[in-house]
Amino acid sequence: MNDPRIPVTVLTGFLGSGKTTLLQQLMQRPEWRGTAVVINELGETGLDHLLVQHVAPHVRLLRSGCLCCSVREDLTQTLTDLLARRRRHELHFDRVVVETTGLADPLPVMHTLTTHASLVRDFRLAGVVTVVDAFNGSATLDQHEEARRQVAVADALLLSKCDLVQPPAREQLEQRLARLNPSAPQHRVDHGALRSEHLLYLEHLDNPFHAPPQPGSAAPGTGGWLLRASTGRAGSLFQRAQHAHASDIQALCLTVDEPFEDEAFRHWLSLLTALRGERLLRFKGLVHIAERPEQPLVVHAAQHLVHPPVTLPAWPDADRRSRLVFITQGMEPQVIERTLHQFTGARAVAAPA
Ligand SMILES: Nc1nc2c(ncn2[C@@H]2O[C@H](COP(=O)(O)OP(=O)(O)OP(=O)(O)O)[C@@H](O)[C@H]2O)c(=O)[nH]1
Repeated sequence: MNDPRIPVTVLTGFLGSGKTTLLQQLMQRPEWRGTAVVINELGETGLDHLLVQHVAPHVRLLRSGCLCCSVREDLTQTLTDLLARRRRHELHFDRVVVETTGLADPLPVMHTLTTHASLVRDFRLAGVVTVVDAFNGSATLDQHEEARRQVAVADALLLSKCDLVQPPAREQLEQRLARLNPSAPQHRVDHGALRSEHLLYLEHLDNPFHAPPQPGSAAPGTGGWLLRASTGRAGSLFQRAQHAHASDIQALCLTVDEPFEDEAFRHWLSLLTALRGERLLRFKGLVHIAERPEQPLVVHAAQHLVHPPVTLPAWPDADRRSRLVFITQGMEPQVIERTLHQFTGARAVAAPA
């Protein structure tokens, strides 16, 4: 493809599906080194950029809300700033990946990238990659319009957490995804790792000749949405999609000064997810554990699923407080703060979300 503009790939997928895990893997590969990463997180206390910055030096965080609703100007500004720094030779990158929040509708982001006058001169939308979590995917598609839209607009679908489900459940989900988006190729991604031919394909998302053959697929999905965006279909969908989030979805960000006892913290989280998992869409935490003060624990949960916590070798920044982020639906934030205090003794401070 002979387009000198900088390709921008939109990486989307529902809360906790594995987007950041994929980014961390991609950024460690030499071919992806020249990538600037823009991460949009819900809530004031962004954590993903801290976890990605050691592998992606050009990482930017969009804090001010959900990319699809309120921070499109932020995205424009961030890309413009990145470009200015590239022109001054302060940064070197030849590709941008924008990771949306798990609740984002990618269409407004695509719309911004394909229509904003100051962006289209220098950037082009290379494609949309949607990660679907095989464990929670079916229930998530049932319950969340955002998840269905993320699948519907994808140029490629990546199925994560296949290790946590039996093949028949995975196949059922694959068939459902194919019905929602017949033209998008589907690939499995294991803890962020993709087979190398699929990696190559992701690198050239905007070039159909790189699409690996898809048995039974009508056509490579690549570029289709870009084309439709420019002919207006995405535009009209975009009009309908604005502010589509359910109003009872909330982000709660807590910081805790005192270290947690490892067992008490894990016990509290396992009870919270067991009893309130369907309302706890997402939890992520960078946790100061009393037993290992120099090595914070990274903890993820999505609905009822708590992932095995990972101990980091060191703190990613100078802040030693625990930072806990919750995305809930129809759940009183007091339940979280009260039970956290009851089970661990912690006094949490809420940051504005
Ligand atoms: N078992 C298993 N766990 C995975 C896989 N991929 C990701 N995870 C885990 O899923 C959890 C959430 O992953 P993230 O990459 O943070 O998900 P995300 O989509 O960036 O989350 P949000 O930004 O909150 O929407 C982490 O604990 C990952 O280690 C996988 O293929 N298998």
